Amino acid sequence: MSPSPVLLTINDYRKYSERNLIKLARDYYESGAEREQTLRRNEKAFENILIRPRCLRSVENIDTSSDWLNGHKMEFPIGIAPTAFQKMATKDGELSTVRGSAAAKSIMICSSWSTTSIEDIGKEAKICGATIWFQLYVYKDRKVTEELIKRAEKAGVQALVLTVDTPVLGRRLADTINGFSLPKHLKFANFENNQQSAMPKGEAGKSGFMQYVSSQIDPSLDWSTLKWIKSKTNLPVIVKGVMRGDDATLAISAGVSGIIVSNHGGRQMDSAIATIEALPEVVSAVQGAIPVFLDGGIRTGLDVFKAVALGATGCFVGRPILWGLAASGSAGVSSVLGILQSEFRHSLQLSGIRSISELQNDSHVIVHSSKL
Ligand SMILES: Cc1cc2nc3c(=O)[nH]c(=O)nc-3n(C[C@H](O)[C@H](O)[C@H](O)COP(=O)(O)O)c2cc1C
Ligand SMILES: CCCCCCC(=O)C(=O)O
Repeated sequence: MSPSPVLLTINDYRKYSERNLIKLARDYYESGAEREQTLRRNEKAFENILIRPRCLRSVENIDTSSDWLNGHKMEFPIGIAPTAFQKMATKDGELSTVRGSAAAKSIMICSSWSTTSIEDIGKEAKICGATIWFQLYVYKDRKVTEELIKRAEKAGVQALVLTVDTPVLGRRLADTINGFSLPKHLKFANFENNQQSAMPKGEAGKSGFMQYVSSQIDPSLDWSTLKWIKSKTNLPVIVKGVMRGDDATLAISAGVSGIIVSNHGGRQMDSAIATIEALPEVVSAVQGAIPVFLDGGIRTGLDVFKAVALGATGCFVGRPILWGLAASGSAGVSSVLGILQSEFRHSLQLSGIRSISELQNDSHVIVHSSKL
C-alpha cells in the first residue's frame, strides 16, 4: 500500500483532488468564463501586493479573532463560499462540508443549488455545532424564492446571501463542450418534486445547465428585488457580487447588512478586475458602516492577510473547499481550512502583527508593486 501523501498547501489539495473527480465535475468546478482572464487574475493579483514586516514586537501571543456579523465571533477570518452540486465531489456532499466547517469553527454559506436539502444541512449543522448562512438565487417564479427563504429560516440559517452577479450565466466553455448537466443520480435537493428539480440533459456543444438557468432564473433583478427580499425576512441580508464603490453605496441605502466583494470566482464577467483590486474602492465607499468580505483567488492564508490588511472583515473560499471535499470529504474540508488558518497566523507573526485590528490599522504593512 502506498503511504498517504503529505498535503501541505491548497495547491497540493488542488492536484490531489483531481484523481477523485470525473472530467465533467472537474471541468465544472475549475472553469472560469470565456478566456478565463478574471479566473487567473483573481489569484495573480495577490502576488502584486507585498508586505512591509515590522520587527522586534513580541508575537508569542496572537489574537486572530474578529466579529463578523451581529457580534458573531470568528476565530479566523475565513469562511466557506457557496458552491453548487457538492455531491459531485464526494458522496455526502454538503453534509461533509458542514461537518468540516464545524470542525474548523468556520461559517458555511449553503448554495440554493445544493445536492442536499437545506433542511438536512440545517439538521446536521445543529448536531455538529456549525453556523450556516444561505445563498439565494431569484427565480422567475418569485413564489419559489419566497418559499426557499422561509425554509432556510426554519432550518436555522443566520443570514441570507443574495448573489447579484448572475443575471444570466457566464459562458464556461468546458461546460458547453461537455454538454454539462447534473449526473442522473443527483438532484437540486431544494426543489424536489417540483419543476425546478430537473436540469435538461446536455449534449456536446449545449450545456443543460445553461438551458436551466435561462429558463428559470430572473434576469430582471434590480435594487427593488433586494427591497422585496428584505420585506420577506428578518434575517440579515448580505449581497454577494459587488465590485464597485458606487454599488456598495446603493447596497447600504437598500439596507443590507454586509457585502461580499466577488466576481463569482471568474465565472461570470470575464475581464472583470480581480476582487483584491476592487476591494479598496468598496471599503472606502462603505466607511465601516457594514462588514465587507471578499472571495476569489484566495489560495493561502497570506492572501487572507492581504485582504484583511486592505480592509476586508474576512474572506470566503470556494474551489479550495471543493478540492478538500474531493480529496477526503469532511476531513479534507477541515484540513483545507486548517492550512489557511495556520498560514494566516504565521503571516501575522512573521510581519510582527498581533491582532486583526493591528493589521487593519497599520496602513504601512502593504505596498503594491507596479505590474501584474
Ligand atoms: C463550482 C462552483 C460553484 C459555485 N456555485 C455557486 C453558487 O451556487 N452560488 C453562488 O453564489 N456562488 C457560487 N460560486 C461562486 C463562489 O461562491 C465564489 O464566489 C467563488 O468560488 C470564489 O472564488 P474561488 O473559487 O477562487 O475561491 C460557485 C463557484 C464554483 C467554483
Ligand atoms: C444564475 C446562475 C446560477 C449559477 C449557479 C451555480 C454557480 O454559481 C456556478 O456554477 O458558478
